[in-house]
Amino acid sequence: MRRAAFLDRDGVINIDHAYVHTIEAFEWVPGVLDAARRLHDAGFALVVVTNQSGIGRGYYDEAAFGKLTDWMKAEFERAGAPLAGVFFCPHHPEKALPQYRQACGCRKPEPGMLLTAARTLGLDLTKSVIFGDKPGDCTAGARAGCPERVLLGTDGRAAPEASADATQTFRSLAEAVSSPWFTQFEKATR
Ligand SMILES: O=P(O)(O)OC[C@@H](O)[C@H]1O[C@@H](OP(=O)(O)O)[C@@H](O)[C@@H](O)[C@@H]1O
Ligand SMILES: [Mg+2]
Ligand SMILES: [Zn+2]
Repeated sequence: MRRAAFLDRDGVINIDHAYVHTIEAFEWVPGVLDAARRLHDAGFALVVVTNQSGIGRGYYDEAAFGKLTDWMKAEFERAGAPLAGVFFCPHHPEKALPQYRQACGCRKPEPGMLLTAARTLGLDLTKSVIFGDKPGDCTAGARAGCPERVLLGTDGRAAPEASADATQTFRSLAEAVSSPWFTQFEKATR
């Protein structure tokens, strides 16, 4: 079973301009594609797990999300860092249109997206890591059984304060994968 690097999208891969849903509004966080290639080269399956309550709220639809995702996947591929999967939660417990309004098991901090990814892609969660910019991303990782949950600064800004479920903090994905921590974790989970 492969080990995975779960990547949050908004704030980690692209600047979180709030509910980004077009290619025009999609601005890469500096260094993220090189960092993703490094993870891929080390043998981690790259899996995006993203809360997309903008769909449930009616700001954009699944087709728009799909179009942006296809483009994003092609860019990762072109950078030598193909994504093994992209999982999204369109729900919100209160602020969504009726068909999307539910307390689901997939909206982070719930672990549903990670568990589905593990089942469908054959991932070893006990050797996996999640990189997110909100404490809830780390909680989802903890609930899924990932031993490392890395809290990054939103949009590559200053490293955040540690939070309960975070095991590491860095400013950005680029900084995380260049650190001694990553070298050690990568070796330990081979
Ligand atoms: O960071 P990921 O999981 O990839 O995606 C988060 C986004 O879907 C949006 O999630 C919203 O939170 P609510 O879903 O409204 O609580 C806000 O944080 C927005 O700024 C953000 O763009
Ligand atoms: Mg985020
Ligand atoms: Zn959901």
